[in-house]
Amino acid sequence: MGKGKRAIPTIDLSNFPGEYGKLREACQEWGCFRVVNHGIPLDLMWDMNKVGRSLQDLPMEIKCRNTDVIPRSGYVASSPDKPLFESLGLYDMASSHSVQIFCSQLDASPHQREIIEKYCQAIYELTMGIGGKLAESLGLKSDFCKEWPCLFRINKYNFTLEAVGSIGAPIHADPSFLTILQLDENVGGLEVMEKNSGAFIPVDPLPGTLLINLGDVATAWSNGRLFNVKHRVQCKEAAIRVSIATFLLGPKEAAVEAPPELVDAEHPRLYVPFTYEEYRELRSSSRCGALDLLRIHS
Ligand SMILES: O=C(O)CCC(=O)C(=O)O
Ligand SMILES: [Fe+2]
Repeated sequence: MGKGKRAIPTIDLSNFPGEYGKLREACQEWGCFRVVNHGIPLDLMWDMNKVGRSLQDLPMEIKCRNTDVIPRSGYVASSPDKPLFESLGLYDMASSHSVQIFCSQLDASPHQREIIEKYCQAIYELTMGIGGKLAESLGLKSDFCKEWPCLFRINKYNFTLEAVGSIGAPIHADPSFLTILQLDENVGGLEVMEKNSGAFIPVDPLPGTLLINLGDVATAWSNGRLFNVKHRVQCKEAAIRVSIATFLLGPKEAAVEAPPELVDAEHPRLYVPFTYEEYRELRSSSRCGALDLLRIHS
Protein backbone atom coordinates (compact mmCIF):
# COMPACT_ATOMS: atom_id res chain seq x y z
CA MET A 1 0.00 0.00 0.00
CA GLY A 2 1.32 3.46 -0.92
CA LYS A 3 2.47 5.96 1.65
CA GLY A 4 -0.38 7.75 3.38
CA LYS A 5 -3.00 5.48 1.84
CA ARG A 6 -5.36 4.03 4.37
CA ALA A 7 -7.26 0.79 4.06
CA ILE A 8 -11.04 0.57 3.99
CA PRO A 9 -12.20 -0.52 7.46
CA THR A 10 -13.45 -4.05 8.07
CA ILE A 11 -16.25 -4.73 10.54
CA ASP A 12 -16.62 -8.15 12.13
CA LEU A 13 -20.36 -8.66 12.46
CA SER A 14 -19.85 -11.50 14.95
CA ASN A 15 -18.13 -9.10 17.34
CA PHE A 16 -20.91 -6.87 18.65
CA PRO A 17 -21.20 -4.86 20.89
CA GLY A 18 -17.40 -4.72 20.56
CA GLU A 19 -17.45 -3.12 17.09
CA TYR A 20 -19.91 -0.24 17.66
CA GLY A 21 -17.16 2.36 17.98
CA LYS A 22 -15.33 1.11 14.89
CA LEU A 23 -18.61 0.98 12.94
CA ARG A 24 -19.47 4.57 13.87
CA GLU A 25 -16.02 5.77 12.91
CA ALA A 26 -16.15 3.88 9.58
CA CYS A 27 -19.51 5.45 8.76
CA GLN A 28 -18.37 8.94 9.67
CA GLU A 29 -14.88 8.90 8.18
CA TRP A 30 -15.27 6.57 5.20
CA GLY A 31 -18.93 6.05 4.42
CA CYS A 32 -17.99 2.50 3.50
CA PHE A 33 -16.63 -0.65 5.08
CA ARG A 34 -16.25 -4.33 4.38
CA VAL A 35 -18.08 -6.84 6.53
CA VAL A 36 -16.91 -10.31 7.55
CA ASN A 37 -18.75 -13.01 9.51
CA HIS A 38 -21.96 -11.69 7.96
CA GLY A 39 -23.70 -15.06 7.87
CA ILE A 40 -24.24 -15.27 4.09
CA PRO A 41 -22.89 -18.70 3.08
CA LEU A 42 -19.98 -18.53 0.62
CA ASP A 43 -21.69 -21.11 -1.63
CA LEU A 44 -24.77 -18.94 -1.87
CA MET A 45 -22.64 -15.94 -2.87
CA TRP A 46 -20.91 -17.96 -5.62
CA ASP A 47 -24.19 -19.40 -6.83
CA MET A 48 -25.79 -15.95 -6.92
CA ASN A 49 -22.93 -14.62 -9.02
CA LYS A 50 -23.35 -17.54 -11.44
CA VAL A 51 -27.12 -17.06 -11.66
CA GLY A 52 -26.61 -13.32 -12.17
CA ARG A 53 -24.22 -14.01 -15.04
CA SER A 54 -26.58 -16.41 -16.76
CA LEU A 55 -29.56 -14.04 -16.42
CA GLN A 56 -27.45 -11.29 -17.92
CA ASP A 57 -26.59 -13.64 -20.81
CA LEU A 58 -30.28 -13.85 -21.78
CA PRO A 59 -31.33 -12.24 -25.06
CA MET A 60 -32.23 -8.58 -24.88
CA GLU A 61 -35.93 -9.21 -25.53
CA ILE A 62 -36.14 -11.34 -22.38
CA LYS A 63 -34.12 -8.92 -20.22
CA CYS A 64 -36.49 -6.14 -21.33
CA ARG A 65 -39.37 -8.03 -19.70
CA ASN A 66 -37.82 -6.96 -16.37
CA THR A 67 -39.94 -3.80 -16.30
CA ASP A 68 -39.99 -0.92 -13.79
CA VAL A 69 -42.11 -1.11 -10.64
CA ILE A 70 -40.95 2.29 -9.45
CA PRO A 71 -39.09 4.52 -11.93
CA ARG A 72 -35.84 2.90 -13.11
CA SER A 73 -36.19 -0.16 -10.89
CA GLY A 74 -36.14 -2.70 -13.73
CA TYR A 75 -33.72 -3.52 -16.54
CA VAL A 76 -31.41 -0.67 -17.46
CA ALA A 77 -29.66 -1.10 -20.81
CA SER A 78 -26.29 0.42 -21.66
CA SER A 79 -26.46 4.14 -22.47
CA PRO A 80 -24.14 6.83 -23.85
CA ASP A 81 -22.94 7.80 -20.36
CA LYS A 82 -22.54 4.14 -19.31
CA PRO A 83 -21.81 2.25 -22.54
CA LEU A 84 -20.27 -0.75 -20.74
CA PHE A 85 -22.94 -1.13 -18.06
CA GLU A 86 -26.33 -2.85 -17.89
CA SER A 87 -28.39 -3.92 -14.92
CA LEU A 88 -31.36 -6.11 -13.99
CA GLY A 89 -33.46 -4.92 -11.04
CA LEU A 90 -35.91 -6.33 -8.52
CA TYR A 91 -37.83 -3.78 -6.47
CA ASP A 92 -38.87 -4.87 -2.99
CA MET A 93 -36.77 -7.99 -2.57
CA ALA A 94 -38.41 -8.65 0.82
CA SER A 95 -41.66 -9.54 -0.95
CA SER A 96 -41.70 -13.15 -2.15
CA HIS A 97 -44.38 -12.14 -4.66
CA SER A 98 -42.02 -9.55 -6.20
CA VAL A 99 -39.23 -12.14 -6.30
CA GLN A 100 -41.53 -14.59 -8.12
CA ILE A 101 -42.54 -11.98 -10.69
CA PHE A 102 -38.89 -11.11 -11.34
CA CYS A 103 -38.02 -14.79 -11.80
CA SER A 104 -40.97 -15.45 -14.08
CA GLN A 105 -40.21 -12.44 -16.27
CA LEU A 106 -36.72 -13.85 -16.84
CA ASP A 107 -37.80 -17.49 -17.30
CA ALA A 108 -35.65 -18.52 -14.32
CA SER A 109 -35.23 -22.27 -13.84
CA PRO A 110 -36.33 -23.88 -10.55
CA HIS A 111 -32.67 -23.99 -9.47
CA GLN A 112 -32.13 -20.31 -10.31
CA ARG A 113 -35.32 -19.38 -8.47
CA GLU A 114 -34.16 -21.22 -5.39
CA ILE A 115 -30.83 -19.38 -5.37
CA ILE A 116 -32.47 -15.97 -5.94
CA GLU A 117 -35.07 -16.59 -3.21
CA LYS A 118 -32.46 -17.73 -0.67
CA TYR A 119 -30.07 -14.93 -1.50
CA CYS A 120 -32.74 -12.22 -1.39
CA GLN A 121 -34.03 -13.45 1.95
CA ALA A 122 -30.57 -13.71 3.51
CA ILE A 123 -29.32 -10.38 2.17
CA TYR A 124 -32.53 -8.60 3.17
CA GLU A 125 -32.12 -9.84 6.75
CA LEU A 126 -28.49 -8.77 6.72
CA THR A 127 -29.49 -5.34 5.41
CA MET A 128 -31.94 -4.86 8.28
CA GLY A 129 -29.31 -6.08 10.73
CA ILE A 130 -26.65 -3.68 9.48
CA GLY A 131 -29.14 -0.77 9.35
CA GLY A 132 -30.07 -1.55 12.93
CA LYS A 133 -26.47 -1.72 14.14
CA LEU A 134 -25.72 1.54 12.42
CA ALA A 135 -28.58 3.26 14.26
CA GLU A 136 -27.50 1.70 17.54
CA SER A 137 -23.96 2.97 16.98
CA LEU A 138 -25.51 6.48 17.06
CA GLY A 139 -27.47 5.66 20.22
CA LEU A 140 -30.78 5.18 18.38
CA LYS A 141 -33.30 2.35 18.13
CA SER A 142 -32.53 -0.36 15.59
CA ASP A 143 -35.98 -0.72 14.04
CA PHE A 144 -36.19 2.59 12.18
CA CYS A 145 -35.77 0.95 8.74
CA LYS A 146 -38.04 -2.05 9.29
CA GLU A 147 -40.55 -1.10 6.59
CA TRP A 148 -38.11 0.45 4.14
CA PRO A 149 -38.01 -1.23 0.72
CA CYS A 150 -34.87 -2.68 -0.83
CA LEU A 151 -33.93 -2.70 -4.51
CA PHE A 152 -31.86 -5.67 -5.66
CA ARG A 153 -29.67 -5.30 -8.75
CA ILE A 154 -27.50 -7.54 -10.89
CA ASN A 155 -24.94 -5.30 -12.58
CA LYS A 156 -22.94 -6.38 -15.60
CA TYR A 157 -19.95 -4.55 -17.03
CA ASN A 158 -19.05 -5.57 -20.57
CA PHE A 159 -15.33 -4.84 -20.25
CA THR A 160 -13.35 -5.28 -23.47
CA LEU A 161 -9.72 -4.74 -24.41
CA GLU A 162 -10.57 -1.46 -26.18
CA ALA A 163 -12.39 -0.23 -23.06
CA VAL A 164 -9.46 -0.65 -20.68
CA GLY A 165 -8.85 2.72 -19.01
CA SER A 166 -12.39 3.96 -19.56
CA ILE A 167 -15.25 4.37 -17.11
CA GLY A 168 -17.64 1.53 -16.24
CA ALA A 169 -19.73 3.62 -13.82
CA PRO A 170 -19.15 7.38 -13.47
CA ILE A 171 -18.41 8.85 -10.05
CA HIS A 172 -21.48 9.04 -7.83
CA ALA A 173 -22.78 8.57 -4.30
CA ASP A 174 -25.70 6.16 -4.04
CA PRO A 175 -29.08 7.80 -3.41
CA SER A 176 -29.99 5.02 -0.95
CA PHE A 177 -29.53 4.81 2.81
CA LEU A 178 -27.08 1.97 2.45
CA THR A 179 -25.91 -0.42 -0.24
CA ILE A 180 -24.60 -3.95 0.18
CA LEU A 181 -22.29 -4.91 -2.67
CA GLN A 182 -21.10 -8.36 -3.55
CA LEU A 183 -18.18 -7.58 -5.82
CA ASP A 184 -17.11 -9.79 -8.71
CA GLU A 185 -14.74 -12.41 -7.27
CA ASN A 186 -12.16 -11.94 -9.99
CA VAL A 187 -12.58 -8.65 -11.81
CA GLY A 188 -11.82 -5.47 -9.88
CA GLY A 189 -12.51 -1.90 -10.91
CA LEU A 190 -14.47 -0.32 -8.05
CA GLU A 191 -12.79 2.68 -6.43
CA VAL A 192 -14.02 4.69 -3.46
CA MET A 193 -13.08 8.30 -2.87
CA GLU A 194 -11.37 9.01 0.40
CA LYS A 195 -13.22 11.67 2.38
CA ASN A 196 -10.40 14.04 3.22
CA SER A 197 -7.86 13.59 0.43
CA GLY A 198 -10.30 12.96 -2.43
CA ALA A 199 -7.97 10.15 -3.54
CA PHE A 200 -9.50 7.12 -5.22
CA ILE A 201 -8.83 3.87 -3.42
CA PRO A 202 -9.30 0.59 -5.31
CA VAL A 203 -11.61 -1.90 -3.63
CA ASP A 204 -10.09 -5.16 -4.73
CA PRO A 205 -12.22 -8.31 -4.68
CA LEU A 206 -11.91 -10.14 -1.37
CA PRO A 207 -14.12 -13.21 -1.82
CA GLY A 208 -16.42 -13.93 1.09
CA THR A 209 -16.61 -10.30 2.19
CA LEU A 210 -19.31 -7.76 1.35
CA LEU A 211 -18.88 -4.03 0.91
CA ILE A 212 -21.27 -1.58 2.53
CA ASN A 213 -21.61 1.93 1.08
CA LEU A 214 -23.61 4.71 2.70
CA GLY A 215 -25.66 6.95 0.45
CA ASP A 216 -27.39 10.33 0.42
CA VAL A 217 -30.39 9.23 2.50
CA ALA A 218 -28.01 8.18 5.30
CA THR A 219 -26.37 11.62 5.30
CA ALA A 220 -29.70 13.47 5.46
CA TRP A 221 -31.27 11.09 8.00
CA SER A 222 -28.24 11.29 10.31
CA ASN A 223 -28.13 15.10 10.11
CA GLY A 224 -24.76 14.94 8.38
CA ARG A 225 -23.05 12.38 10.63
CA LEU A 226 -22.99 9.50 8.16
CA PHE A 227 -20.81 10.09 5.09
CA ASN A 228 -22.16 9.34 1.61
CA VAL A 229 -19.08 7.89 -0.04
CA LYS A 230 -18.41 8.72 -3.68
CA HIS A 231 -17.27 5.87 -5.89
CA ARG A 232 -16.78 4.84 -9.51
CA VAL A 233 -15.98 1.75 -11.53
CA GLN A 234 -13.02 1.72 -13.92
CA CYS A 235 -12.41 -0.81 -16.66
CA LYS A 236 -9.07 -2.39 -15.81
CA GLU A 237 -9.14 -5.59 -17.85
CA ALA A 238 -11.00 -7.29 -20.68
CA ALA A 239 -13.40 -9.53 -18.73
CA ILE A 240 -17.09 -9.51 -17.90
CA ARG A 241 -17.61 -8.09 -14.41
CA VAL A 242 -20.76 -8.87 -12.41
CA SER A 243 -21.60 -7.16 -9.13
CA ILE A 244 -24.69 -7.79 -7.04
CA ALA A 245 -26.07 -4.74 -5.26
CA THR A 246 -28.81 -4.36 -2.64
CA PHE A 247 -30.00 -0.84 -1.94
CA LEU A 248 -31.88 -0.08 1.27
CA LEU A 249 -33.63 2.94 -0.22
CA GLY A 250 -35.49 4.93 2.43
CA PRO A 251 -39.00 5.22 3.86
CA LYS A 252 -41.68 4.19 1.35
CA GLU A 253 -43.85 7.28 1.76
CA ALA A 254 -42.76 9.13 4.90
CA ALA A 255 -40.17 11.90 4.71
CA VAL A 256 -36.48 11.32 5.27
CA GLU A 257 -35.62 13.50 8.24
CA ALA A 258 -33.20 13.37 11.11
CA PRO A 259 -34.75 11.99 14.32
CA PRO A 260 -35.00 14.53 17.19
CA GLU A 261 -32.10 12.82 19.05
CA LEU A 262 -29.74 13.97 16.29
CA VAL A 263 -30.90 17.60 16.20
CA ASP A 264 -30.04 20.17 18.87
CA ALA A 265 -28.60 23.66 19.23
CA GLU A 266 -25.11 22.41 18.41
CA HIS A 267 -26.39 20.28 15.53
CA PRO A 268 -29.13 22.27 13.78
CA ARG A 269 -31.15 20.48 11.14
CA LEU A 270 -29.08 20.39 7.94
CA TYR A 271 -31.56 19.15 5.33
CA VAL A 272 -35.13 19.92 4.34
CA PRO A 273 -37.25 16.77 4.92
CA PHE A 274 -37.96 14.98 1.62
CA THR A 275 -39.52 11.77 0.42
CA TYR A 276 -37.44 9.19 -1.42
CA GLU A 277 -39.54 9.70 -4.54
CA GLU A 278 -38.98 13.48 -4.47
CA TYR A 279 -35.29 12.87 -4.05
CA ARG A 280 -35.13 10.40 -6.93
CA GLU A 281 -36.76 12.99 -9.20
CA LEU A 282 -34.45 15.73 -8.01
CA ARG A 283 -31.44 13.53 -8.71
CA SER A 284 -32.55 12.64 -12.20
CA SER A 285 -33.11 16.29 -13.08
CA SER A 286 -30.07 17.82 -11.38
CA ARG A 287 -27.40 15.22 -12.29
CA CYS A 288 -24.98 15.92 -9.46
CA GLY A 289 -25.05 17.50 -6.04
CA ALA A 290 -28.78 16.88 -5.53
CA LEU A 291 -28.37 16.56 -1.77
CA ASP A 292 -26.76 20.01 -1.62
CA LEU A 293 -29.96 21.45 -3.09
CA LEU A 294 -31.82 20.28 0.02
CA ARG A 295 -29.35 21.76 2.46
CA ILE A 296 -30.75 24.37 4.83
CA HIS A 297 -28.62 27.49 4.68
CA SER A 298 -28.72 29.49 7.86
O1 LIG B 1 -20.30 -2.54 -9.49
C1 LIG B 1 -19.82 -1.99 -8.50
O2 LIG B 1 -18.83 -2.41 -7.92
C2 LIG B 1 -20.45 -0.73 -7.98
C3 LIG B 1 -21.87 -0.54 -8.42
C4 LIG B 1 -22.46 0.75 -7.92
O3 LIG B 1 -21.78 1.65 -7.53
C5 LIG B 1 -23.91 0.90 -7.91
O4 LIG B 1 -24.61 0.00 -8.40
O5 LIG B 1 -24.39 1.93 -7.40
FE1 LIG C 1 -22.98 3.03 -6.43
